[in-house]
Amino acid sequence: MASETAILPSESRTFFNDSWAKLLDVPSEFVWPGGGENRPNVPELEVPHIDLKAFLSGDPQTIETLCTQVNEACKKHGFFMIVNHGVDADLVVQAESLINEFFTLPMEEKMRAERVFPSPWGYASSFLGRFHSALPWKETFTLSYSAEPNRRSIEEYVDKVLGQNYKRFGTTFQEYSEAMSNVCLVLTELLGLSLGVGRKYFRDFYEDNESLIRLNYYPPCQRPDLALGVGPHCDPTSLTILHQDLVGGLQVFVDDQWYAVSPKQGAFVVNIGDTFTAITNGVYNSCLHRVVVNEKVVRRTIAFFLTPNGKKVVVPPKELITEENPRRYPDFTWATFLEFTQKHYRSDENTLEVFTKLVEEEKNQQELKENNDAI
Ligand SMILES: C=C1C[C@]23C[C@H]1CC[C@H]2[C@]1(C)CCC[C@@](C)(C(=O)O)[C@H]1[C@@H]3C(=O)O
Ligand SMILES: O=C(O)CCC(=O)C(=O)O
Ligand SMILES: [Fe+2]
Repeated sequence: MASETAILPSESRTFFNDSWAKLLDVPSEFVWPGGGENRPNVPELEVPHIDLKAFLSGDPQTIETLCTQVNEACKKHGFFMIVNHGVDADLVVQAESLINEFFTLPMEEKMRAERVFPSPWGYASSFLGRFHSALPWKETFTLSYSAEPNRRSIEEYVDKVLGQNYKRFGTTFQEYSEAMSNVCLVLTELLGLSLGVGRKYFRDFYEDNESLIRLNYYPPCQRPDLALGVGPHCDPTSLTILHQDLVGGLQVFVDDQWYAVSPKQGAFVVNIGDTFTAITNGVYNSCLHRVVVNEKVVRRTIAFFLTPNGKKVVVPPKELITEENPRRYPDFTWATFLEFTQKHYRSDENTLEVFTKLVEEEKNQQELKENNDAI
């Protein structure tokens, strides 16, 4: 589905200023293809629960077992859960309650942090002004995290756009993101070992990550068979660590069927993104997933998207480029891939393939030009 950038019809803007709950039906902009199916009742996806404390214990047998579990999951669907991750439970409770505090503010207050397209940061309500059909039934607030020492980019941004009254908001999501970045770096070591490339390759690549954190707010919807919180997509990013409240709604498409990944108190969901597919030369796969909504309650989630420093070139370790599995994706930077998803293409299940073709075409054009210039 190519992105459409037409500005919403003026009446749609009025719609967004209404409270979602008053809507007794779903405006056509929010109806997704394939609507009407019985979305919520799908089977549970069996995913391994990876104990990070056990991984950090260093016991070789434990590590080998965890690597086998991760390898199997990431080759099949790219989803697993992590438990005993060490993230302070109070910080998670605080972060989740702040989602409610922010998204229940009056629209004019939220619009003070409006996401100005094509920047990915800020508050957005169904991508006002970005797409005009198959709109997601959600509001989001996306923030940029930098692992650069002594940078407190989230606090700085929140202070700049929302001011001193939001200090707790800025500090909480700064600390939450730091905790997520640290968990991601542990995961990069586990993923490296599970692929037989050692702890360092991926860890070094993501050490100075510049990641995204996104607060998702999914209001109740009177027609959960027609609308979707997020449409079917693969995350273009590297790794996603998802905190979800206890409502449920995340679904993953495996073996031609939708499966639920239900919330588990104290656990985070982890999934592989397109950029990690590329850096593993397609050995691990990002997986199609979506979010279904419900008629009764708000659902709130926090997605931390690990993404590398935008200037670094995504190249798989040499061990993963073999005769049986030659290089599958071109060199690219995350900055280029992010721009592609923000300006040219609405992320779906084909984002990486379409982006790869574009990069290769541009490379061929460049080579042709250089050859002509050389004549
Ligand atoms: C780099 C990103 C683009 C999106 C936010 C992050 C990672 C996930 C992407 C997204 C959620 C995938 C589904 C479509 C999308 C447009 C959305 O529904 O929000 C995507 C995000 C985006 O482009 O803003
Ligand atoms: O909120 C969720 O459950 C998942 C959201 C998601 O997939 C995304 O934002 O990429
Ligand atoms: Fe996603």
